[in-house]
Amino acid sequence: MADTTTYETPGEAQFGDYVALLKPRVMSLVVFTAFVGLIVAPVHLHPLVAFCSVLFIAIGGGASGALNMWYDADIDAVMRRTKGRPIPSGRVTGGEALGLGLALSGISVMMLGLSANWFAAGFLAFTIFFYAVIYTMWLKRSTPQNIVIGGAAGAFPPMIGWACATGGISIESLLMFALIFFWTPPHFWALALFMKEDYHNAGVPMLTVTHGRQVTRRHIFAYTLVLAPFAIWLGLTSVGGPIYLTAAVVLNALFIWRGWQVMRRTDEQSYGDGHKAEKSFFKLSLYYLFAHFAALLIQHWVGV
Ligand code: HEM
Ligand SMILES: CC(C)=CCC/C(C)=C/CC/C(C)=C/COP(=O)(O)OP(=O)(O)O
Repeated sequence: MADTTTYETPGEAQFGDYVALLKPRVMSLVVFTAFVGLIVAPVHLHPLVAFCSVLFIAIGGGASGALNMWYDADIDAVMRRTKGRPIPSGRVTGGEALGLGLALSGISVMMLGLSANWFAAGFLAFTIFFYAVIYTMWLKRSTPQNIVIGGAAGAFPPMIGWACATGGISIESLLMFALIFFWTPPHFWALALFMKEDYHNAGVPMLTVTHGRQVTRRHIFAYTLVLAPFAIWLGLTSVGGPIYLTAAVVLNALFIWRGWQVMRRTDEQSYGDGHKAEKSFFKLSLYYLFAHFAALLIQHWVGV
């Protein structure tokens, strides 16, 4: 919650600290999915309009990251993974992050409306609102289903990309949404398996904290099973084809198999080897999503 905690001695803010507020590493994959949604859509945009659209989605995504860091500064100050962030480390004030987040949100939405269309701009505004308010301010601190519902925010970007090109929604864009939506729980809970103490100390009701690791492991595996049909179904629509389908079948078989292995592990095994399988499953989740969207892109460009 913003911002009553005492943080470390303030240091000088550098440009990199303001960039860090935008969560650039996470947002790179978010923006890539938006880019693919825009490119595979059946309407061909002028390259300049396409470039501007992706740029403003990226700025909007970054803005939502800054709002998240503003509100979550108290939690971030407690967790090992996040205590070096610009606000808890005292280099940037909460007010600066809030100001940057609000300013970039306004600019990105307005500019997307002017350069693409107002439907896409409204969608971007809703996504920023969903991540900053629904997920960060409400769900994250109140329910172990926080990331299941909140994951919708991260799943909207390819739909925004598609909307930039077409001005609307389609079965293809809904399936891209479903792919990310059902991918988010295994992606995040794998991380939570080896960060449980952090969330516990910060009082965040992640599934690992409220229901334990074994329940979380079963949930991860269940979601890999739910996810696969949507990934394959996407390949049977107008944006799919043999390249995408081959990639999807291989990636989902691998994801299910590795999810099964994670589920079969005990806490003793996990602590015994430093959460090796859980860490590698988290890494695989990143490749999994990137590879699906890269396959869509290749499918689109090769066109077989
Ligand atoms: C509510 C949904 C999500 C939650 C709770 C979540 C949670 C997390 C967390 C806590 C991390 C570690 C971040 C760090 O230390 O910087 C992470 C890493 C990452 N996430 Fe997610 N994530 C979600 C959705 C997404 C989505 C939708 C994408 C992209 C489409 C994504 C892409 C990434 C990437 C690329 C990383 C690795 C960043 C790095 O290399 O440091 N995440 N995620
Ligand atoms: C275009 C647009 C507005 C995109 C938004 C995309 C979006 C919602 C991405 C979610 C990614 C993310 C880092 C969740 C982290 O959860 P957390 O905030 O609990 O993680 P933390 O503990 O690292 O802060």
